[in-house]
Amino acid sequence: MKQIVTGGQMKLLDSYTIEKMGIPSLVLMERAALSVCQALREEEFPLEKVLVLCGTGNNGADGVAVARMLHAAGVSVDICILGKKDHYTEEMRKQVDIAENYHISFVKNAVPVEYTTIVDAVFGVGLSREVGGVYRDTIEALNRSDAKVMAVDIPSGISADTGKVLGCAVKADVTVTFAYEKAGLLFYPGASYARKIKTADIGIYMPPQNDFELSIQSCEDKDLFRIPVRKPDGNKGTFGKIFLAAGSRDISGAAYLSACAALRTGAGMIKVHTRQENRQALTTMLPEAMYSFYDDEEIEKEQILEGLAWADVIGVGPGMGTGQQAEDILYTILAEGRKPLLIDADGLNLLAGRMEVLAQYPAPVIVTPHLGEFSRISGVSVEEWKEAPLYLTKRFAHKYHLTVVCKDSRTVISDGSEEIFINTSGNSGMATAGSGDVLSGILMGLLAQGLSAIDAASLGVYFHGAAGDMAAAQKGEYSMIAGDIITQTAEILKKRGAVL
Ligand SMILES: NC(=O)C1=CN([C@@H]2O[C@H](COP(=O)(O)OP(=O)(O)OC[C@H]3O[C@@H](n4cnc5c(N)ncnc54)[C@H](O)[C@@H]3O)[C@@H](O)[C@H]2O)[C@@H](O)CC1
Ligand SMILES: Nc1ncnc2c1ncn2[C@@H]1O[C@H](COP(=O)(O)OP(=O)(O)O)[C@@H](O)[C@H]1O
Ligand SMILES: [K+]
Repeated sequence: MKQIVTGGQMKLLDSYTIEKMGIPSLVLMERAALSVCQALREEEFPLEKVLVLCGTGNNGADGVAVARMLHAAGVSVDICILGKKDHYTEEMRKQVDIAENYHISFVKNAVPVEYTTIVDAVFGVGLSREVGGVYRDTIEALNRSDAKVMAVDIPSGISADTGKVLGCAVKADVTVTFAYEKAGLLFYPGASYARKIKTADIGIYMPPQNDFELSIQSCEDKDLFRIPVRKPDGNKGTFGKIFLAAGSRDISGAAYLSACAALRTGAGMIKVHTRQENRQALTTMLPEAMYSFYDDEEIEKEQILEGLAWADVIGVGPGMGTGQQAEDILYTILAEGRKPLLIDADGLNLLAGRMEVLAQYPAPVIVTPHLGEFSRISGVSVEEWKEAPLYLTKRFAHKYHLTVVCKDSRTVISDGSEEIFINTSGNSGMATAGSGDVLSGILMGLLAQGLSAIDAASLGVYFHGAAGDMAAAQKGEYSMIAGDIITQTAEILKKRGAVL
């Protein structure tokens, strides 16, 4: 698990390290600049003629220190400072004084096309408003040049909290970020502007007790080893029984993908409750599942109650439609279910405006809305969510006591506690019909094998994206389809099994 921070949190950590731990600011800065110089070499930047573009804050001060180190190593380097001298921070003033002692070249109006490498040290985590004026003109000229661009801490113009472009932003080839990745480097479009991210340890201290409102985490490959170990003497019951209400008249694809993904993730048994018309298609495509069917007349409440009593995990929603029957099934489950419940897709659309009905549910609930569905059930518009994705997801999860998986190119997962997750696996090939159904199946499969709601959700989303990345490597982002993600879950679990 990787710790991620907001811009504000990073500033608090900087101050704590300097003021409470006593490491001088300039020492941190020296390490920051050294790590940038090292990355320039490692990434084989063309250092024939280097421009370091600096702002007046400490990001600019980092830049001046980088220029000094390059100069000392014999590189031809110019420093261009945007902004007024009287806005310099104390560190910036000091760095400029040192650079002047070394007789480094300062230029007033840099012409980006004249350089082979540009180091962007205009704004870091201190960016606080839209970029305009000379800053904007210079950044736009930089983006038009062919120079290779290294961003210091974060590409200037990107919000460290949301990844939004504030007016305009530097398009980097490599970003060296200090201590922890900033949330804005993970969310799009920030992630595209940062391109390759390298995280440098510069000696920042994380106090064991902090009063952050959010502790932001991001799963990594090694977290996949938290998927429960298979018990060698286990039976079908050991690995969990799932009751899934899914599909509607002649719509069986979502039910199939979800049920198949749950079984492929390792669940012991699944029973799908669906419309009579899907009998032939589903029993042919997935004979491994059990089924109960209903027709035009009624939803077969007895069968639902039987399924709920039998199951360890309950799922509702994929491809179910929003008609009266779907509503009756959902409300029967909400009234009678006693086990962890996952609600997806149409199940969520049916809940819009009535979320408070979930308050009485006696076991954990996971909801998996994409942003459109999230907007419908929360009343938060997509634009609003993009302004504060972490805060708004947490607030919603907390309000309704849910584990929320807010699906997007960077899915955010929260159970309302201070720990919140941003997912970084996956690719645009997953924007294909049915990949959300595969996710719901994976999450049910992990719940069935005993993971808590938040572990199943955070790990399952990463697992789903990792399988999607393997599917893209095989079939390409254009051609991969949801079934390919299921195939690759098997490959990942095979590797997990092999390590035991
Ligand atoms: N000692 C420290 O505090 C350390 C700071 N570090 C660096 O310092 C950076 C943070 O430094 P600062 O907090 O000084 O902030 P920045 O250097 O990111 O920028 C803040 C400055 O830019 C101005 N500004 C903000 N938005 C603007 C806009 N749209 N147009 C024009 N001016 C704008 C602010 O008024 C302020 O003067 C980090 O990103 C990192 O690069 C690192 O060297 C590690 C140590
Ligand atoms: N560009 C992307 N990068 C990473 N993951 C993506 C991207 N686009 C979609 N996804 C993932 O694919 C899934 C799509 O789910 P959903 O929108 O419910 O699709 P469907 O309803 O067609 O099954 C989500 O898990 C989402 O996070
Ligand atoms: K920068």
